[in-house]
Amino acid sequence: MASGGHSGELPEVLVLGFPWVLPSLESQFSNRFHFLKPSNSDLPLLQFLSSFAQSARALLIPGGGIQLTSAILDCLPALKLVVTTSTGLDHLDLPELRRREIDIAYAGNLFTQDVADLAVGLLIDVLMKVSAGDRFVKQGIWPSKRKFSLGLKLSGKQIGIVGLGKIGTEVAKRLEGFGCRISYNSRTKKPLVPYSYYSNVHELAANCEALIICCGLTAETRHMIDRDVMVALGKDGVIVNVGRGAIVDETELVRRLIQGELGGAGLDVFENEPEVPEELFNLDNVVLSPHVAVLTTESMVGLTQLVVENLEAFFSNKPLVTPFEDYSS
Ligand SMILES: O=CC(=O)O
Repeated sequence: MASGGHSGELPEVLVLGFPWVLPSLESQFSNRFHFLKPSNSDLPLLQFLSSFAQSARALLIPGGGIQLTSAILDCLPALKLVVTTSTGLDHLDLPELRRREIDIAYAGNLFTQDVADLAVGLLIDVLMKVSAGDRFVKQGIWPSKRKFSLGLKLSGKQIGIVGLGKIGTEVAKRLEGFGCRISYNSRTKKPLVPYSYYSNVHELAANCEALIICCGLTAETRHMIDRDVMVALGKDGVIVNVGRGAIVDETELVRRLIQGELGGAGLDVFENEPEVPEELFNLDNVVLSPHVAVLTTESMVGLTQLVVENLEAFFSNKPLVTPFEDYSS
């Protein structure tokens, strides 16, 4: 049976998404907030919202686990705050939220280091065949075959960063430490950055041996890494994606990897998660990871804290801790 009633005078927080991302939120903070969860009800979502969430002023979206449509927003007339736990905001309609004067709090900088670390990890894995070597040993192939195909050096590689925001900048710093030469593509040239700038991702690809995709998904970046960019990168080129799957034309990526028209790929994100093209499963030059770049124990502890701080700030009319303000992206 659905229950949307208030619990005493606690501020009400509607929760839509993947609550497992914040496992300790309810156990630790149900004395501070009343969490209203349609997932506990048998009612269809919109019916639940229209019946029980009319007074909800705050919405929490753990794990970016729902596309926040106008149909949902229409059921939430009192909504003034969306707290989402991700860095990427492609599940939110930013112009629509601004039009409705609904504020956004997000993960801000919380995951930057983890995502940059995984990007470099995936690149090293693809080039130096860590996962492929692991399979070679664990599947008992080593004694019979002995020969393992050659890897590639990371040191000295020309790396192109797509999106030199906070995550891209951290990836660049790490790769500088490995002796890589860095160039980048961004909406604008960064004034104080020593790396070569290409205003066009196609030209960046033509001048690099690997591309690391660190930007967010927007109408402009959807399928930005298309056939032409992959052709420019060349048949030995490597693509690492820690941004969003749909930034890459996945069908084209898979086709080129199977045909040997691309050197390899390290992917933490996919176009239709959790669906991953099975054709990639047997390719040793492809490393797959289930969108886990941000999922470290330490970051999740920080995230719970950040969510609570943002909710407390909102309910006591104080400035949000990590407001999202850059509506231009
Ligand atoms: O993908 C994870 C995030 O956007 O935080």
